[in-house]
Amino acid sequence: MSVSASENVTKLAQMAERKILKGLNISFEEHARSATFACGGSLPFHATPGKFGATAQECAGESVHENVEDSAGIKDGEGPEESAEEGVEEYSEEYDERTLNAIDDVQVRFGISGQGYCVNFGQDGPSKDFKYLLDACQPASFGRGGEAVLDEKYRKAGKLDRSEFATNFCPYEAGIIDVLTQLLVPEYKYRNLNSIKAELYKLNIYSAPNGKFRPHVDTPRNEYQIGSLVVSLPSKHTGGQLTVGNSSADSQSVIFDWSSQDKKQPACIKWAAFYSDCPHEVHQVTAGHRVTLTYNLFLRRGVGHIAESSPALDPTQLPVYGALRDALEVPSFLNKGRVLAVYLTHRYAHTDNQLNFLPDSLKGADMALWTAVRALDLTCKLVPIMRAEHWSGKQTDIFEPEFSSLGETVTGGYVMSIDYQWPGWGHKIPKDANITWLNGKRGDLGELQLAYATHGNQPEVETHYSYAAMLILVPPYSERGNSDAASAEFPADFWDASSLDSDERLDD
Ligand SMILES: O=C(O)CCC(=O)C(=O)O
Ligand SMILES: [Fe+2]
Repeated sequence: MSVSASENVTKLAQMAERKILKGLNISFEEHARSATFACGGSLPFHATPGKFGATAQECAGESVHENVEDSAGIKDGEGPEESAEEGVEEYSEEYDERTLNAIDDVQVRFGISGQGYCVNFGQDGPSKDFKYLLDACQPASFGRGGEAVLDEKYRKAGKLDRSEFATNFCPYEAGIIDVLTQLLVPEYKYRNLNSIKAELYKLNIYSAPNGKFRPHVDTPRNEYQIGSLVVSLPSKHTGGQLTVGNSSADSQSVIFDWSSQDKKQPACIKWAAFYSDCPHEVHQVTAGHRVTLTYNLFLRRGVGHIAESSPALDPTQLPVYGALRDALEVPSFLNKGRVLAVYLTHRYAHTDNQLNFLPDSLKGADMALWTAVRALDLTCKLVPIMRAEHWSGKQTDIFEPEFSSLGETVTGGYVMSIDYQWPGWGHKIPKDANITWLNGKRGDLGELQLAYATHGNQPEVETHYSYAAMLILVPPYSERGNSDAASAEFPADFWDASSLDSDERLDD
């Protein structure tokens, strides 16, 4: 090949490579949010089936508790929570992370009271009572034009509604919901809904020769539903692949093939999850039975966003609730009414109002206090407090009535370069505000609130840190407990009239 011909080949190869990279970049950038439209995985069973859970025999009512030692030296019936030394929990070395992540055989219980069955799904597939589960299933319908339709050409499957069976399989315990929360929760759909609730929906069996569900999109139950989770229980079958397409990129799809192809691998639980708007299809099952549990996935508040809003928490059971309620009943406690101020004890990004999810994101003692205060119907507010230092050395605490972003002021514009001039941030805490501080601030919890250039004899950068605090309006003793006290507001001049006036600015 001549030099120029080989140069041409190199150039062509480079061009082709650039084109591929460009395509990849477009698909990454353009679809960064929608690229992960589906995900899935496998969950192994415990190496010794039934070691930590019930076995097929137990499930069928046969006792297997013979008090024999297994290979790890653990006697059957003795869990890691039982220990020779009272009050001390001992864990077998075998109880490592892999063991923690492995799951028990899955049991499905169904049937009428007193005559029910329990099918065990383990490494060897379903136990012998599986035929009763097949019998118990009803034909599965699907939604068409707002109606539930039975049409075997479109969907051929059996189903049990969630009211007709019970299972010990728990997607939270299995770690699936943690994965989905990190992978599928859309960042900005709702500000505070950062977690996933998986609601068991159906058990389905797609059986050969015609089991299938032709392409469709699931109908969300409400605006909080973001997707579906399908969990495949071990049961030999061929075909039945689940294809999930990306609603925002026609060409993209993912195939989840749970058919029993790899005979050398022990059977395990397989799962897939995808957004509600993804078109998907269950291909024809050509042999065996494909057994699934389906879950509807809803957004809800999760860790970091649940202060005062979790229905699972009873605020009156918090120790601080009782302490505060008892204090309020004492006539001499802040008798004339005061503002009780508490510096928060955890770090928050309180000077960034994009990241600042306060009060939802309060933690620990701060969350407990806020929740208790609100349950006691007291008016309270979170504010940033900053120590302002006069150039003469005089110090005063100032605050803003709302959280703002670093460098941005609520009362003015952006802080510009100044020369020994007060930058316009904050209100002086009024002397007559009757503030009682409950605690002192923790120096390490300050967040950079202001940074600005000063140019006196030599240019410098001044920095000021603020500390988040909770201000609680405690009504006078005579007004406590009546309904008006619950709606009491901070006096208007608490936030306004206390602004630093010009003769208090640092350049006076
Ligand atoms: O079984 C599956 O993989 C998906 C089932 C499905 O699409 C549905 O139940 O809506
Ligand atoms: Fe579906």
